[in-house]
Amino acid sequence: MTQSQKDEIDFTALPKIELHAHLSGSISRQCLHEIWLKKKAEGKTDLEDPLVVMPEGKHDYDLKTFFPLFSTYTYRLIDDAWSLRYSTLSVLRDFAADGVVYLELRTTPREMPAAGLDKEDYVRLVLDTISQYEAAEPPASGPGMMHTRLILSVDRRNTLPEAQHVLSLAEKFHSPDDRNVNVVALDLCGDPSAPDIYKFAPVLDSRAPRRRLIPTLKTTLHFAEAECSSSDAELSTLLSWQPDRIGHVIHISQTIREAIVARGGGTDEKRPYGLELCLSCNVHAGMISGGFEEHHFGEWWQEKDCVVVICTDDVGVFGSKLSNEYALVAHHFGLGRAEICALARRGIDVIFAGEDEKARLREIMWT
Ligand SMILES: CNc1ncnc2c1ncn2[C@@H]1O[C@H](COP(=O)(O)O)[C@@H](O)[C@H]1O
Repeated sequence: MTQSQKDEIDFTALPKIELHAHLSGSISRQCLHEIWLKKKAEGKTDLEDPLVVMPEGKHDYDLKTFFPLFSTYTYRLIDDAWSLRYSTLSVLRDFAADGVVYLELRTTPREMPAAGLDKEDYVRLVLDTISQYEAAEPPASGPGMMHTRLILSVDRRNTLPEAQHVLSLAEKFHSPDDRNVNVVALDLCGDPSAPDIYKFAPVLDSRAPRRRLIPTLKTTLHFAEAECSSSDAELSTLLSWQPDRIGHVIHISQTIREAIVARGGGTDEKRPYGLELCLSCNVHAGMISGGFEEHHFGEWWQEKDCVVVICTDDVGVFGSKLSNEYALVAHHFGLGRAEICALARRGIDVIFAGEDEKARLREIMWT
C-alpha cells in the first residue's frame, strides 16, 4: 500500500471493535500522573511520579519487566474507589476518542483493603462507572456511542478457590439477556511462566458443571503467549475447554494450528475461533522474533475459518492506540481500504454481547 492510499483511510474515524484490553494496562501515563499528583498533594502516596517510573515513549517492556509494573506500581497507586473510578473513566474516554464503538474491557477482580473494598465492590465499581459513562457522555458527533462489556480475568497465579471466586462474581454480574452493561466472559491471563493451569478446569472449561448452568457466559484464554506456556499438552487442554476466543496465539505447532482451523471449518459445529492479535505488544515486548512484518497476523488474517480481531492489550504500557494498530497492519501487510473495513467488521461475529448489539454494529461500521 502506498502512502497516498494509506492516507485515504482515517483510522481514528474508522469505527472499531476492541476485544482484548486489560483495564489496568490501558490507563495512560498522563492519567496515572494526575492520580499521583492528587494523592501526593493529600499525603496519600509515597510512590514516585509515574512519568519517572514509566517515562513517556518507553514501550520496550518484556515479559520479565512488564508484570511487576502492576504489583509494584499501578496496584499501589490505584488503591481506592476514587482512583479506580477516575482511571476507568479515563480509559473509556481514551478508547471512545480513538473511534472505538464497542469495547470489551477485562480486569482481574482485586481487593483494596486499605479502602475497605472487596473484590465484589471492585467489580461493581467498574460496572457502575461504565454505566454512568454511557448514560452521561453521548458523543457529540461520529458513528455512535461506544458500548462496553466487562470480562473478568483469572490470573494464572491464582489458586483454584480464587478462580472459583472470580466465577462467582461473573455469575452474579452476568445478565443472559445482555440488556445492560454486564460481565460477559471469563479470561485466563497473567504471567505465562506460572505453571499448572490444569487446576482451573472447573472454572474455565465450558463443559464444567458450574459453567453448564450459565451457558451464555463466554470464555477467552491467553494462548501460547510465551514458549514456556506453549506445549502441545497445555494448548490442547486449553482448546479442550472450548473457549470462544483465544488471545495472542504465538508459539503454536502445526498440530495446534490445524485444531484451531478445524473448528471453524467443521460441519457439525461451525464455530470459528476469534483470534485476538496484539501486534505492538508482541513486537515491543519481544514476544515474537522480528518486527511487524514477521508478526503472525500475516499468516492468519486471510484464514476463513477463524476471525482475526486486532487489539491493543495494554495501550497504557505499549503506547499504540487501536487506530495505530490498524495503520500498522495497513502499512506492513498492504491492506487497502476495503480489506481494513472488512477486517474491522468481521469482529462483530465474535463479540460477546447479544444480537441487538451486533445489529447496531452492523449498522454503524464501515463497509
Ligand atoms: C502481555 N500481555 C499480557 N499477558 C498476560 N496477562 C496480561 C497481559 N497484559 C496484562 N495482563 C494481566 O492484566 C493485569 C492488569 O490488568 P487488570 O489489573 O487485570 O485490569 C496484569 O496484572 C496481568 O495479569
